[in-house]
Amino acid sequence: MSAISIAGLTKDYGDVRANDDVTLDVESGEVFGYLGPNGAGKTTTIRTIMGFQSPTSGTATVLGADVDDEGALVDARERIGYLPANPAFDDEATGREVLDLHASVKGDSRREELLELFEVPVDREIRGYSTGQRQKLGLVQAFMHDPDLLVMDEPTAGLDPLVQRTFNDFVRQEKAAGKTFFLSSHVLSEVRRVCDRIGIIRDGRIVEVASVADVLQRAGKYVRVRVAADVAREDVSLDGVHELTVQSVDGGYADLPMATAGGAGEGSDERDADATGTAFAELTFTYTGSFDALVDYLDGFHVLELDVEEAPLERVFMRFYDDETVGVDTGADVAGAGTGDARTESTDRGDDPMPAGADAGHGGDA
Ligand SMILES: Nc1ncnc2c1ncn2[C@@H]1O[C@H](COP(=O)(O)OP(=O)(O)OP(=O)(O)O)[C@@H](O)[C@H]1O
Repeated sequence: MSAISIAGLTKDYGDVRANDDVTLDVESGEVFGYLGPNGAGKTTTIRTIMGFQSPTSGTATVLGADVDDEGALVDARERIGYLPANPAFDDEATGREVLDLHASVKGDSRREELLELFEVPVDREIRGYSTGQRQKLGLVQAFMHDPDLLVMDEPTAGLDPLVQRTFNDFVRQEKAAGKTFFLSSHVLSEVRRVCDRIGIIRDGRIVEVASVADVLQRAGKYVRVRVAADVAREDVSLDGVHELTVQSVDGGYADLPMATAGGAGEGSDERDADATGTAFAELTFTYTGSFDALVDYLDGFHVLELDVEEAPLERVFMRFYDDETVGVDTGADVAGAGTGDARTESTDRGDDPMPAGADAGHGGDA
């Protein structure tokens, strides 16, 4: 059963279309990440499904309640924990007073456990709270009546890394207990740790809904291989290679930054090759093919070094966020890295499985 069901939701603020035909379902028991850049429309969707504003058109139900049916929604809200973006509290109240008020309306069966977990200075006036303390008070308030569904607008904003980890662990624990989450965020690398699926919104429209596992699989691996050969880009023929960058270096291998990383010992082939002026090439690419095929392909080379890593998810994310640039890799992290006559050739082979769009460059963090 869907905990949240949104169909054709459109919301206009005057001339601004903040949500445009948004359709998505959040299944009971899943953690769903709602991602998008600033101004994409995340808060608009969240405020609409919470019943704080009416859609211009379209429908939504939350825990079976139609968001246009105020009576049904009031009952549903008893089972929802809500954290707004930048939670606002009465500055003159203490944290305890805020929680007491919330308890009188919805209950507080988990207050003590949550206060221990998130360490909020509840006896202090909120005007003296730091940003992170306000956020933690908002989290305690959202969870303390033990709701079935959590709707949270950027729950980790303002939290330090330790508290973020506490929050993520808690989300996993609550999911295991059957809770459902709808979390918004800007940062894919953050929500991937806890989410089952993600929906990406841009300019008010949903551009992707996929499982995190699927996105990871489509992201492929980031491969960097150094071989004792002069390789031209057009020589590289292997299915599943994307955003290929080739750097050829005539000799001077021992001076290159990777030379010490791959175990090139004294008197090794590599140093011998260097001494004889043999050319080397460093290839970097995103790889979505099978490892067997990669190993077979590399068997045709004298491989000096090989790194295979998970492709940074932020690269995938940027393709959805930013359609200004086409999928051409600048190779900026490779070009000019070595000494000697370095030449870099870079291209996308055009068979990228991801949507057309930007490639943020290797290892780029959004
Ligand atoms: N009350 C409002 N009146 C007019 N325009 C609004 C209002 N609320 C939001 N907007 C506009 O609607 C669009 C979507 O805003 P929204 O707050 O939903 O985005 P968001 O994805 O939550 O952004 P952020 O990540 O920056 O919080 C933006 O262009 C915003 O300026």
